[in-house]
Amino acid sequence: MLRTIGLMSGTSLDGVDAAYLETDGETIGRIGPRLTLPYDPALRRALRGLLDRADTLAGDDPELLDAVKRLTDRHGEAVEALRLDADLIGFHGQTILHRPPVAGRNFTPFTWQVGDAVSLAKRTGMTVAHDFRSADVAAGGQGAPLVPVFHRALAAPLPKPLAILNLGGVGNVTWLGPDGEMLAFDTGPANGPLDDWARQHTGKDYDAAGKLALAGQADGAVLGRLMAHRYLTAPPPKSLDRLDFDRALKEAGAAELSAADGAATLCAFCAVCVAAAARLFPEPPLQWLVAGGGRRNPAIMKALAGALEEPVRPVEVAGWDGDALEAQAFGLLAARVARKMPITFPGTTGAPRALTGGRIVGSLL
Ligand SMILES: Nc1ncnc2c1ncn2[C@@H]1O[C@H](COP(=O)(O)OP(=O)(O)OP(=O)(O)O)[C@@H](O)[C@H]1O
Ligand SMILES: CC(=O)N[C@H]1[C@@H]2OC[C@@H](O2)[C@@H](O)[C@@H]1O[C@H](C)C(=O)O
Repeated sequence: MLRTIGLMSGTSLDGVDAAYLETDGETIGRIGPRLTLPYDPALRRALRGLLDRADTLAGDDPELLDAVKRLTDRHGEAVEALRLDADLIGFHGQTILHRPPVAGRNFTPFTWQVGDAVSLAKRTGMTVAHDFRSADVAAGGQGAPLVPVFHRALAAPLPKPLAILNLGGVGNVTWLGPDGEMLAFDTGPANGPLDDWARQHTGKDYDAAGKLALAGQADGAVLGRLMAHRYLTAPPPKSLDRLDFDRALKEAGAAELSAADGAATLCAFCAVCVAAAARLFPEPPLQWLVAGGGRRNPAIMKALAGALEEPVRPVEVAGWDGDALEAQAFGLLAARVARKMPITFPGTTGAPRALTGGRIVGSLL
């Protein structure tokens, strides 16, 4: 078993999650502590600014370099705050742009995670695995989602078929079949547009406990227009950039809704996207286990319960920590990178075959 620390900075831009995990890349040993170090408002704003202009951003842009330094420092602080020795760090970095291949469209796919793996390795004295997505994209895959192989390891003892849903800025689902099959893809927007909406209408970073959404009604007309988006019925593989639905939301007239109705509509749309995802599964799951910050939003959980046929519950019912799964996943993925085991698969990213990926900084194990 390797002693790993996984680090994930998600699309919500709220902070870095760090988690300790012992794993051989295939199975899960001891699960250790986890923590989140939030980003200060200035770093959040800087990262959001980079996301907004990522299409035209140069690699040596001074604001980019400054934000990467601060982001990497915060990751170093997160490792130090765990106060544990590890053999290996899995460092995802921050996605600022994700342009995966789209069927029928001709462009050069690209995915961009920022973070300075060399300085993180120097600071911590540990070996760092990073750049988990680009080899998959170069080979024609989506470069996302990457967590399914971890979900499969974690869910090994549970009855199948099973659906594990992560509701971060973007939603992603892993369907696990009885014989180890994995089908995974991004479902649609989750908390991302809702956070933007809450910030605009309440000045808060998110709609805590779904208070705003629960005070409103989903707007049928706006929801109907959003439901016609072709992403929902497109067959997997598929994945999203954090900002991919912004235009569709504007065109559907979401901006004209009241603060409460807009929030309710965004929660309902998150659930509608998950229900659309379920129609793409080979067979219905026995249950849905929900991870990520969205499971703390009762408006989203209520909308999901209404939209899905099967029981929907937070991953805590399986004894897992729904705030830790992504960081833990990057610990397992780091172990797989170090051991040259595949990290992406035809059923997860649409890779042409099971593919290795990621890069290592520091001494190989
Ligand atoms: N108490 C709460 N009430 C409502 N929403 C919450 C609560 N706690 C967290 N959230 C939502 O969860 C979001 C953070 O979720 P999470 O940390 O899973 O996202 P992420 O890891 O950054 O994103 P991704 O998985 O897309 O990379 C917040 O931005 C907020 O919208
Ligand atoms: C490109 C990118 O960073 N995608 C994230 C994002 O956040 C959720 C969803 O979209 C998922 O596809 C992915 O993260 C997780 C960790 C993954 O790759 O499995």
